[in-house]
Amino acid sequence: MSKQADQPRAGLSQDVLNSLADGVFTVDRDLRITSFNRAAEAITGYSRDEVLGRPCRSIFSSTACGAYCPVREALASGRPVINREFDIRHKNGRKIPVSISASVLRDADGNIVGAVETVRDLSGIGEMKRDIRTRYAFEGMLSRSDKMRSLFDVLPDIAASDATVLIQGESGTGKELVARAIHNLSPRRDKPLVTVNCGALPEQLLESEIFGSRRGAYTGAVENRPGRLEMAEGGTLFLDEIGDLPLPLQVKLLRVLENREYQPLGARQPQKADVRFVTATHRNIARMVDEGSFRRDLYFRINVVSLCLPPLRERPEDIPLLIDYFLDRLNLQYGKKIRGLAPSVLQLLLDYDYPGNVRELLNLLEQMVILGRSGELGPEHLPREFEVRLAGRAPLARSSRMPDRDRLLGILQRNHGNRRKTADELGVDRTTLWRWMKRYNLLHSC
Ligand SMILES: Nc1ncnc2c1ncn2[C@@H]1O[C@H](COP(=O)(O)OP(=O)(O)OP(=O)(O)O)[C@@H](O)[C@H]1O
Repeated sequence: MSKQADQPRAGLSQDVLNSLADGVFTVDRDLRITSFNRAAEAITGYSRDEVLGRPCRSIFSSTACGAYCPVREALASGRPVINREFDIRHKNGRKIPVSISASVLRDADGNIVGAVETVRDLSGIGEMKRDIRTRYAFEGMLSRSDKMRSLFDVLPDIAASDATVLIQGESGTGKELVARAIHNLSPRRDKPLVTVNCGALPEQLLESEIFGSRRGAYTGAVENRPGRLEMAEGGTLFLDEIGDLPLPLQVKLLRVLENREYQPLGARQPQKADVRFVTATHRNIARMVDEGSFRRDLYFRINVVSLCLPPLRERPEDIPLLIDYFLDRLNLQYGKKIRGLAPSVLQLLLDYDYPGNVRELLNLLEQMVILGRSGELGPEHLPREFEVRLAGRAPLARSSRMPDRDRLLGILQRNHGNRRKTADELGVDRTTLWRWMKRYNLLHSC
């Protein structure tokens, strides 16, 4: 290879190139390699002498070669191509995941004379990620927060006991995942885990859904229908949104918890129930007891073991961990190669207060991944509603705690629906108040 080909152009000295941790090489307009730094030698297994003057395609045999070649794209458009993820082949045949960026090189007169490509080896990052994941993962949940980690620590013992559990926490904090973990860690793991959402059905339907019905129990009941309790026999019944259970059904459930037997609708004989109960609610159930909308005796029965999941805004250390985990999952799901978030977007997501908790973070990332292709997700990938939510974000929005629905409604009513006065009284800006009202479906009632 001629000495000339080894001269990096446009002021790139070989010493500077060799000092870089990323692989860097340059090509001329025919895509023949004109310089190759040490990191590129380490990543590809080829020495500089072996590659100089050869078409880069013959060295990299990458998934990027061909229509998606970043160098070709940069040469054609004159614009840089940033962080595209591909696999290249090491000289020994091993596949290596890399992130590639490319931009054109110009001579002193501004003419394009070739391109420079940087190659970052991602295989180490994969291992690091795996280590972090394993360290902070528990039964499909990820967390590095002390509160959550202490909860993970006690879950196996709680699961081993047959005690009834009440899981409390705002919507989207992972209550269902915890219920699942309790079942999976319990001696009942080979029997079914059956879920009932107590807020999803009107009272009568809910009653037959949980307790089942016998033929002739009501008009149209032409056959015996097993209830969820029966389906969960030997296993676990997860009563989600237990705070929404109507009072008459609370009495019925109390009897099951006390006597381990129940009566399906229209049945003459009680039926035995060998079921473990796990319950969850996002409501302040102790207050409901004080207000008389939830039976105190049932509360004591379900509250044998009580777990409380902190909202995401109280464990910001989980946000980057979850982002990373969800991005990998979403990349697989949508066949994308998103590497991460631009620092400005990450900062926004770290500062946000997540009224919808982990579910909201997941939904947000899903919308962004759908809009993106590869490389980093930037502000342009943020969905419009999120920008609207951020628009009025005052510094206090993060620290202010959302009141429960009844308290918010009470303050609004006292202020005759005046949002400015209500926001002032709560110490938040009007956008935060609007968001809370929207969440509680109060926008049209006040
Ligand atoms: N610690 C976590 N690690 C990974 N994923 C999580 C974690 N917490 C929650 N998620 C995910 O967030 C979403 C919401 O979780 P989940 O349904 O368990 O919340 P929830 O508290 O039961 O919500 P709701 O009260 O609205 O029913 C799910 O997709 C769940 O997989």
